Amino acid sequence: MNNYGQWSSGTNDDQRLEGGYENVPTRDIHMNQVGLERQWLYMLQLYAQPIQQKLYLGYFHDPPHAIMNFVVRYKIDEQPSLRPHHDSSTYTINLALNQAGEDYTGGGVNFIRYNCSIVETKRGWAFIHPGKLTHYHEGLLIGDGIRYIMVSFVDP
Ligand SMILES: O=C(O)CCC(=O)C(=O)O
Ligand SMILES: [Fe+2]
Repeated sequence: MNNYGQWSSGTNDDQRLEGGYENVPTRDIHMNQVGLERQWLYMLQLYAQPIQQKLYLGYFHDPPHAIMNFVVRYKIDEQPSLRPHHDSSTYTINLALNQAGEDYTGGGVNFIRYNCSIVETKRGWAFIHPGKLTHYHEGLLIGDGIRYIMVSFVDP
């Protein structure tokens, strides 16, 4: 079993942090384009993996890795919304990079089957949702300003 197997068995943060992100192997992730590959994998292991293990039974052996990461920019005369779709991920992390109500109006994401919208997100806050099959969703129409989010498609 590698380091990550040990990390997933309930060790404390100090043990997990040993070596920090410098020890994280790089693979299957595109954050290297902005020089944040190890940091993002490390974040996934430290924060996303415990949530993943709690929410999605059976996904507990390997550290999570991202199959795709990207920033989405919503702007009324550029990309004002995003049509309904499934993500190609097992689960998706959606991270607000700026502040609803201050940097832009409108926007957010709507999970169509559940009639559930997540709006007025705070900068730095993130949520997780299943990518395939169940959580058909759309990016809601922006009003004024520019909305930035980071999206990470994760396959555990
Ligand atoms: O606007 C959002 O928060 C949703 C973005 C999204 O669904 C995607 O990029 O796949
Ligand atoms: Fe999506």
